[in-house]
Amino acid sequence: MALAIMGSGGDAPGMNAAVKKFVDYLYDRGETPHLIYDGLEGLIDGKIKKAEHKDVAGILHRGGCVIRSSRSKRFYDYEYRKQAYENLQKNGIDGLVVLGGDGSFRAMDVFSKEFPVNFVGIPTTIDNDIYGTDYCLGVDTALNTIRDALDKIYDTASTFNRAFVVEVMGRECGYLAVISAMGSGAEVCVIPEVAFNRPVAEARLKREIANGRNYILAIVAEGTKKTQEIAEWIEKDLGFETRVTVLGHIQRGGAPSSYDRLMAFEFAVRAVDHLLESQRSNKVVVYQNGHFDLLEIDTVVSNKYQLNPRHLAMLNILD
Ligand SMILES: Nc1ncnc2c1ncn2[C@@H]1O[C@H](COP(=O)(O)OP(=O)(O)O)[C@@H](O)[C@H]1O
Ligand SMILES: O=P(O)(O)OC[C@H]1O[C@](O)(COP(=O)(O)O)[C@@H](O)[C@@H]1O
Repeated sequence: MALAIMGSGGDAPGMNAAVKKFVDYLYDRGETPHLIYDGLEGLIDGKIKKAEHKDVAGILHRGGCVIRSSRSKRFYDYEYRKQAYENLQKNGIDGLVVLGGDGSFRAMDVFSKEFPVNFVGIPTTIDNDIYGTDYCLGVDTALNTIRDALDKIYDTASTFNRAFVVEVMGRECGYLAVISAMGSGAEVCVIPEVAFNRPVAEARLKREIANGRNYILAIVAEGTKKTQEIAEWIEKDLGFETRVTVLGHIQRGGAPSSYDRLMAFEFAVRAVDHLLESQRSNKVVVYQNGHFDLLEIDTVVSNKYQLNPRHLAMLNILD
């Protein structure tokens, strides 16, 4: 069979490891891997080629995605989706693996309802916000990048009697913020899912300041758009000289962690195994409670990812 792989939407560390395993594993199984370059844009433009070993040599440890990715305005238009399907047909592609986030899976849901595409998704986003999976490819590396930055910020904050407000990524989801706040001992964490209880946080911090606290670390998820507001509050009402750091796209890059590489392999092998057995799959490989599974894409896109209540409860006992 001829299977193809592509990246779509926000890139995440571990994509290259997944692409490499996809190619190597298919050759081991005597099948033919193809690469689609430039994500959905490339699919529309027919940028599809048979993979050779040299295309994936030396990429495993690299961040980003050598076959690149894109966000595509054209894919919202039926005519371009039709063109994309015709390109798959022209190249004799029997199955498609998409490394993508929730947006890409919505795209694949629409696409696979319109055209008979044999498709498997691998959840790939540092936001870790895809329904049905506890883990998305890339989030472990992003958390390590944030941890490293916060450890460094802590050093300077505690030396200078200052407060730092650090904005982490997460368009609609506070996963990166919550896990990073717990791991760095932050005093404040503001996420899109929960209204920030400022009076309670203020009373607690004032008690701690009276008791000798000489720095504050606040983590704010970008999706809240409250970074400046929190900084002004700390400066004016809590009396700390305050600096803001927006970590931005450094969270998306870097060599994938060992865990992300391992999971890239696990996801890729399962995606290939499933496609080789299917005529018309439209599923996503997920990792739930320590087990891999395949979920219908319909289920994945029609439900919203919820943060683990255990992690949310931790927000009430930050100190
Ligand atoms: N409802 C939809 N119909 C068609 N294409 C869509 C739809 N939703 C998303 N897409 C496509 O998927 C791409 C990736 O989605 P996006 O949300 O940007 O990234 P991610 O997959 O990382 O969440 C979009 O740029 C668009 O081309
Ligand atoms: O790089 P862009 O296009 O500005 O996108 C930024 C967004 O992409 C992300 O890094 C990852 O989100 P997705 O993987 O869902 O695309 C978000 O955290 C962030 O809001």
